[in-house]
Amino acid sequence: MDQSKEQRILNTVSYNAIKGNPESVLDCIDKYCSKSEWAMNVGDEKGLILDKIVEETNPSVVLELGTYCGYSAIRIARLLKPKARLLTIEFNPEFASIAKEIIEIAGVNDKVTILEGHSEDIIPQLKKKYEVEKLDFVFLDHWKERYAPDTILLEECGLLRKGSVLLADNIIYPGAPEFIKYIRNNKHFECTTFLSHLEYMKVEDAMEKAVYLGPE
Ligand SMILES: Cn1ncc2cc([C@H](O)c3cccc(CNC(=O)c4cc(-c5ccc(F)cc5)cc(O)c4O)c3)ccc21
Ligand SMILES: [Mg+2]
Repeated sequence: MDQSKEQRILNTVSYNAIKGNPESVLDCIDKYCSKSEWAMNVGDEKGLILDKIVEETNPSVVLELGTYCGYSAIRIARLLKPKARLLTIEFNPEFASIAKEIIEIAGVNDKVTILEGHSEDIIPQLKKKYEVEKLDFVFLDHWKERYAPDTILLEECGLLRKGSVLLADNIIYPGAPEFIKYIRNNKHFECTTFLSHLEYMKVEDAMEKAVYLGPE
């Protein structure tokens, strides 16, 4: 059976990237996906916005929803301080296994744990099973209709604290209208929109940053 696009991305990283060098893995994926096959990585343009917000937040515990090939997990993990860690949830076993290999090639596997399953099943386990107290940073990049329900679930599970930062990809394209409706009129969140473009395309897209203000 012929290979998947994600397998081809792993091949090009394995062949061309410098082992242990996260920047070279990111560049390799961006080159391949802009020249050969488009793929839904956050990409280099929105990636720079992600970098800045991660650096400003300097998080100790990060949750990512939607690992895919591990591009944004590597992007975030490479900026984390020594003891900090990133948990990333992926339900698709092929994506999870490819992401694991790409994350190892990047050399950030000591900071990253891939949790296999659906976000709605794993989020309620984070405190007891994965010893998470509070989340400092959450990157939402999974199914767009799950952004709002999973944000509510994070609150309900007591995983957000005053100042927790949520960053959501694709709020223009493909769009996450229910999430935007929920988060922007919500007095518990302070929102900012970062205009950019869809990865590797001239199409407009944006990311939404939402800072949790606390339960009161
Ligand atoms: C519940 N749960 N828990 C964990 C978990 C993990 C996943 C997977 O990682 C997964 C699989 C398929 C799709 C996504 C969402 N991503 C997108 O749909 C997307 C699309 C485009 C785009 C843009 C233009 C196009 F023409 C086509 C697609 C650009 C983007 O940046 C995207 O993020 C995520 C799914 C549900 C999950
Ligand atoms: Mg995305």
